[in-house]
Amino acid sequence: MSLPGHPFLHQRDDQLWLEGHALADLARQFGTPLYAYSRQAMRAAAAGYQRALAGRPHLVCYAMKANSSLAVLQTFAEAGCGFDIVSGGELLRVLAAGGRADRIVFSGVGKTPQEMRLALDAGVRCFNVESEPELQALSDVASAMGRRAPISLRVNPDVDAGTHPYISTGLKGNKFGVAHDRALEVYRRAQALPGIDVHGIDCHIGSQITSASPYLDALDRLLDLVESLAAHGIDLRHIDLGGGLGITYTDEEPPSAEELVRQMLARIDARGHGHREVLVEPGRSMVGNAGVLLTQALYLKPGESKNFCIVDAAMNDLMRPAMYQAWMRIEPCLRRAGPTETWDVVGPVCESGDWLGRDRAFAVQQGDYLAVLSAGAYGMTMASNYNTRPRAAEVMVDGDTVHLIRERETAQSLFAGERLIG
Ligand SMILES: Cc1ncc(COP(=O)(O)O)c(C=O)c1O
Ligand SMILES: N[C@@H](CCCC[NH3+])C(=O)O
Repeated sequence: MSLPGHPFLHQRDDQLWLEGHALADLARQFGTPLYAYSRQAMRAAAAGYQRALAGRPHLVCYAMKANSSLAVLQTFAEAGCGFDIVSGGELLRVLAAGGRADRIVFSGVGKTPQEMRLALDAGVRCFNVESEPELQALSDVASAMGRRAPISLRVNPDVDAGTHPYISTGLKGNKFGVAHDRALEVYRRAQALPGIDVHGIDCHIGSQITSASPYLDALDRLLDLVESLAAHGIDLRHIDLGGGLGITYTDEEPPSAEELVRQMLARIDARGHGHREVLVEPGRSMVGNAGVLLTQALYLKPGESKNFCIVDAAMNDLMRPAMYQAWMRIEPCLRRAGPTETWDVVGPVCESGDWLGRDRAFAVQQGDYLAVLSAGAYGMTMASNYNTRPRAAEVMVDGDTVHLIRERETAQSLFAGERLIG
């Protein structure tokens, strides 16, 4: 039986299985902490977006900040996806994974001139420009190279996506995008700049959004602008709807990608914009529930007010609980019979904020393996080396095969670039 919201994760014979692989076996074979991903889950996620957009010009630009491991990027490149990037480093990763530059959109509020040159040289599809000074800087860089940079303006629609304040991005008080009220003027300025070619418009209102309504509100505001721009002779080729669709961590029931995109396309068509190319930038919904973080219970420490299950994964491996108080489901890889107790699942890092889950009920013994679910997005990409902890290894299962896609770091490699003085 698959777990709700996790079509590629099954509970069978008291064990958890990813595609056909027992998670406990993966943990034993490759060691812990270990990220394990399902390639079929990623392919299915890409196919969902592509099906919804089929029959019209479109591009699914996977927001690689969610998970930028080369084999993950390779999987999406092979599925025909483009990429949403936010740094020169991400650009180099896409190219190393075999992704096409002409399918890349470059977002982010602080692109440096060096990153702009790199992206222009590579031939990215579009720069999603987030401010007026950035527009000027991009025009200057492109002109100096004898080029024109293709751009879209990221418009801040001032819509509340109803998500965690740290991951809301489409409100006036957020640092992202050009204010809706200024957009028309900024587009007119962009038209006049020598190094700029106006291509489209984009918006991205936040992350882990679980209903369609904020998307439709933002889309309406975007289409109002597209229409005013057309009235001023600026005819945009594409509309980029951003990303942000949520996944099931606990009991959320977000619309499927297909359902969400269909609703948005219906609005686009109804307002007479069906001829324009549609781009989307999903991250979490492409990879979140394709991955788990496997960890081993090192020590059990029952206490007066709390029981601690100390595991070998920590906040440096998975930041989301410590950073956003995010609730992530934790399950034993092999379910034990017997009484359950309530545990705080904590890591070895020297911070009280170093926990993966609080007040979780299960039966566990020292040495058991646990799986933190929904860890495919914003897990490995946000991992750090705090406490000089090497980052975890990663495996990708694909049918019968298990690929080791990233080796565990060694502690020595972490300080290899440092120098003693004198
Ligand atoms: C510009 C942009 N596009 C796409 C995404 C992907 O968001 P999500 O992972 O929530 O789909 C983000 C991150 O929130 C973003 O900042
Ligand atoms: N890192 C966040 C999402 C950030 C989205 C990036 N714009 C999370 O784990 O939920």
